[in-house]
Order: sequence, then C-alpha cells, then structure tokens
Amino acid sequence: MGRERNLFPELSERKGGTMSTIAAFYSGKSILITGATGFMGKVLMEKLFRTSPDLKVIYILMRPKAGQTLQQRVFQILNSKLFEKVKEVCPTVHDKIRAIYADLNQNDFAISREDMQELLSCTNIIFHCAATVRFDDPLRHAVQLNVTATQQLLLMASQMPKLEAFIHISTAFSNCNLTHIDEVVYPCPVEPKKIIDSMEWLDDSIIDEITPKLIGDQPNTYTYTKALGEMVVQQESGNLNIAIVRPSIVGATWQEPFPGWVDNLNGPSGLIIAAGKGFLRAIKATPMAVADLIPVDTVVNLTLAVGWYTAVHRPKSTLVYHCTSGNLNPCNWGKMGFQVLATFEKIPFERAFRRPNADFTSNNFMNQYWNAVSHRAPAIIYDFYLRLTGRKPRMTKLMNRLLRTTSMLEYFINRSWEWSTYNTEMLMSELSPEDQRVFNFDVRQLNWLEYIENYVLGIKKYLLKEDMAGIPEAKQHLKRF
Ligand SMILES: CCCCCCCCCCCCCCCCCCCCCCCCCCCCCC(=O)SCCNC(=O)CCNC(=O)[C@H](O)C(C)(C)COP(=O)(O)OP(=O)(O)OC[C@H]1O[C@@H](n2cnc3c(N)ncnc32)[C@H](O)[C@@H]1OP(=O)(O)O
Ligand SMILES: NC(=O)C1=CN([C@@H]2O[C@H](COP(=O)(O)OP(=O)(O)OC[C@H]3O[C@@H](n4cnc5c(N)ncnc54)[C@H](OP(=O)(O)O)[C@@H]3O)[C@@H](O)[C@H]2O)C=CC1
Repeated sequence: MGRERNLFPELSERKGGTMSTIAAFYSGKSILITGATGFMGKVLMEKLFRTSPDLKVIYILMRPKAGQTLQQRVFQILNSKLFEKVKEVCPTVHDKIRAIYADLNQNDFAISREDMQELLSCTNIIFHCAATVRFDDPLRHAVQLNVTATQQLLLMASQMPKLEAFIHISTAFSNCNLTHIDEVVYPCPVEPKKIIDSMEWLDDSIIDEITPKLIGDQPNTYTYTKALGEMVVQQESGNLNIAIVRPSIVGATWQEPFPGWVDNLNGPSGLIIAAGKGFLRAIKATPMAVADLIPVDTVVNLTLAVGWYTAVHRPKSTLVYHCTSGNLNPCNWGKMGFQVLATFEKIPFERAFRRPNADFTSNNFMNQYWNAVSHRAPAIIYDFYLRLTGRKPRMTKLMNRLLRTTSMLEYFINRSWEWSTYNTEMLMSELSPEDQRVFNFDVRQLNWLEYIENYVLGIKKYLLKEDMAGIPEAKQHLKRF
C-alpha cells in the first residue's frame, strides 16, 4: 500500500490532538463577504475554503469591473496561484461561491429582490471587508463606501434571523490622531449620521471646501471615514453580535498559503517596486519609527478566530481587536529599509532605471533637495534623451506621481503609535493548541528579515511577474550603472 502524502496538515486530526474547533465552526455555514475581490478578501476566502471545505456557501457581494462579468472575475480569482491548494482540498469550490451583483455605492446595494431574500434568510456570518482605501478620495465617495454602506449592511444584518456574527474590518489608523490607541471605539467630533445626511444635500464644491475642517487632525479622508464607520457599527449594533478588527499596514503573506503573496501596490509594496527599479532614491522617513506592518494571512487568521469567538461566546459589548505588530514584535523603518535594499542585491528587479540605492532623509529641506537632485533632474534628463531619440517622454510624469504618493505616505512613516492588544491576546489564550497552530496570529513568531526577503521575492514574482531565471541578466544590467 502506498504512503499517503499529507498535503494539508491543517485539516488533519493530529495524533493525540483534536481537529480545529474554528475550522469545524465554519463547516456547513453560509458566509457573506464584502470586498472579496480585494487583497484581504481573497486571502480570507482562500483560508476559509482550505480549512473548512465543508462550508455551505460563500456569498460575495461584487460588481463587474474592467469589462469582466461577475463570473469572469470569480473564475479569474479561483484560477490564480493563490487558490491552487484550495482546488485540491475543495474541488467543488466553484459551486460554493455565489457571486451576487451588488454595488455598495447604490441604495440597497442594487441587489435584486430574489438575491436579497436569499441573503436575508440564509446568512450565518458576515465579514465586511469592502472599503475605499485611497487616501485622496473625495469625502463624498469615502463616506458613501466606508460609512453609509456599513450602515446599510448593518440594516440588512438586523433582518437576518440566522446571523451569528458580523465582523467589521476597520484599520488601526482610524484614530491615528492619537498616539496611544486602546481597543475601544473613540467618538468622532461630528456624528456620522449628520455627515451622511449632509452629503445628500451639499454640493461637491462645498464638500471639498469643508473637508479639511471636518477631518481635523486626521491625515486623510480614508482614516477619517474609517473612524466614522466604526462609530456607525457601535451605534447601530442593536442585538447583533459584532466585532471590529483593526489591522495596521497589511503586507504580503507570511506563511499561507505560501510566503510572499501580494497582488496590489498599496502600503509598502508600491514603494518597494519604485526603490527596486531605481526610481525612488530618497524618502522622508524616520528610521527609528516603528514600522507596524502585519502580514495579510495573520490578519485573516485573527479575523476568522474573531468570527468564531463572537458567534460562540457572544460577548456583551462590541469588542475591538488590534491586529498590529509594534508592541509584540517591533521592527523599525530603518531596519526594514535596510533589509529591502539587501534583498535587491540578491534578487534584483529586471530593467532597473538606476541601481537601487534609496536613503531616508530626516527633514523637509533635505527632502526637497533630494527630490530635485535625485528624482526630478534625472527624470528631465531622461525625457530629453527620449525626445532626442524620437520617443514619447514619460519619466517626469511617472516621477511626479511617485513623489505625490510618497508625500501621502509620509505621515505614516515618520511617527510611531502604540496599540494595546488585550483583546487579541485574550483571544489567543482562548484558542486550543490546534487552533493556535491552524489560525496562527501570534506575530511574535515572525522573523522580520526572512519576511521582508520573501515579501520582495513575492513582489517580483506575483506583482511584477518576473521570471527567476532572469536574475543573472538583471544583475548584469545593474553592473552597467
Ligand atoms: C538606521 C539604518 C538606516 C538604513 C537606511 C536604509 C535606507 C533604505 C531606504 C530604502 C527604501 C526602500 C523601500 C522602502 C521600504 C520601506 C518603506 C515603505 C514605506 C511604506 C509606507 C506605507 C505606509 C502605509 C500607511 C497605511 C496606513 C493605513 C493603512 C490602511 O488602513 S489602508 C491601506 C493602505 N492604502 C493605501 O496604501 C492606498 C494608498 N494609495 C493611494 O491613496 C493612491 O494610490 C495615491 C497614493 C493617492 C496615488 O494616487 P494616484 O491617483 O496618483 O495614482 P493611482 O492610484 O491612480 O495609481 C497609479 C498607478 O498605480 C496603479 N495602482 C495604484 N494602486 C494600485 C493597486 N492597489 N493595485 C494595482 N495597481 C494600482 C494604478 O493602476 C495606476 O496605474 P496606471 O493606470 O497604469 O497609471
Ligand atoms: N490594505 C491595507 O493595508 C489595510 C486595509 N485595511 C482594511 O481592510 C479592508 C480590506 O482592504 P483591502 O483588501 O486592502 O482593500 P482593496 O482595495 O484591495 O479591496 C477593496 C474591496 O472593496 C470592494 N469595493 C470597493 N467599492 C465597492 C463597491 N462600490 N461595490 C462593491 N464592492 C466594492 C472592492 O471591489 P472591486 O474589486 O470591485 O473594486 C474590493 O473587493 C478594508 O476595510 C480596509 O480599510 C485595514 C488596514 C490596512
């Protein structure tokens, strides 16, 4: 008899141990996810299918995008590298996803009557991940998605007789105007309901005018509206079992389903590309400030554990869980930047504009100086060369965009925050040893140097889609500089 290979240790009953309680909890459940096509939503779906292949159905509220129908989008997700393991453990995964047409910007999300009926009568658990994460979104749009849509979803949830838990994904930066942040919902100066109402009758130019006054000491419309969203959750929780998860800066996967997976430019990813391709040479950052990065699979594991705990233990009040790394396993931007650069030596990106050699600057004057000397001047010279050789200049435009992006991220890389993690640590202690293994969110076990190396490698493979076989040529290319 041939020896069976244990492809999915997370599913097996271990000798002398028991099966994961959390995985068993999700079996047979009907789960509704918003934002399932996003970075975190995809990893959440993947983990659910891999650890609870017997779940009944995942409803995903989604819209067609970029010329793709709902079915085409689902097909593309399921056929991606991220879902390779899932297809082995759950061959019926296609049948267990029910894509529901929904636009969270519309009244009742523009969901059809039949779909709404099914959602209301069948849903057991809701994970609300959808949001606009852009820092520069006009207030009206950010309020619509991050506040009004949350309010509407809560209203839907209150009409679901079988609902066991509603998990709202917020951000650890929703109160980044404070330096010490507890796991509580902080009140906003203006009531969310008033903001929602005013968006209905104020015109865009007035909203733009009053935006700075409304957001006050928040850095952008994103963090401001995420804070309002939390308040709505708190105020409209009614009899629902609700919890809020607050991740910090979400990065590539640490371990699951494999290290280094990432598929968007948010957070550090875009800047790592810009540095690796030689465009970004300097950035205003404080090397000693804590870089509160958290891997996306850690966030997902905590979120699933929170879903289980909220449904089964039904805490009396809405619990907030910080999913952060700074107080348990701190790493600073200096160390992180250094490791990013060290990884470029081993694993360079292809066709770099210049040799990667970025540095942190400490003050505004030096930052302006390096922007002129290391960013704008080379771009102008390169565009001149492109013009001379009959090609379309593009470097100045690209560089301006990069500098706009770095200026928006500066707020977050020049300060440190302290997030308390009592609830998250309490939850960890509530898990069985098997659940602590299968749904590991203990960030103390994370080795930053290894994580960053895998992150850079993941960016090269999954974002830039570069072949590892091209590394010698990429090294050769860098030697020419
Ligand atoms: C002591 C020792 C010292 C040693 C020193 C060594 C020094 C070494 C220095 C080395 C440096 C090395 C590298 C750096 C390494 C680390 C430093 C990294 C710092 C990272 C900081 C991150 C901070 C994040 C903080 C987040 C806090 C809040 C967290 C959250 O809750 S929300 C999630 C985060 N949200 C975001 O990140 C969104 C931010 N983005 C935006 O808001 C916007 O994109 C924008 C920045 C405003 C730019 O808008 P634009 O309109 O200008 O551009 P656009 O968005 O249209 O995009 C341009 C093109 O890019 C494409 N694109 C954009 N986003 C995406 C996406 N998500 N996925 C795919 N593609 C995307 C877009 O399509 C455009 O392409 P085109 O259409 O072809 O033009
Ligand atoms: N990434 C990060 O660093 C952090 C994220 N968070 C929070 O985590 C959650 C998930 O973020 P992340 O996955 O990174 O974000 P993404 O931008 O990757 O995903 C956003 C999701 O929301 C959906 N969505 C947006 N607008 C609509 C709409 N009108 N109708 C239907 N769906 C819509 C998007 O759908 P579509 O694909 O159609 O655009 C997408 O599925 C958010 O709540 C965010 O605030 C918190 C801390 C950090």
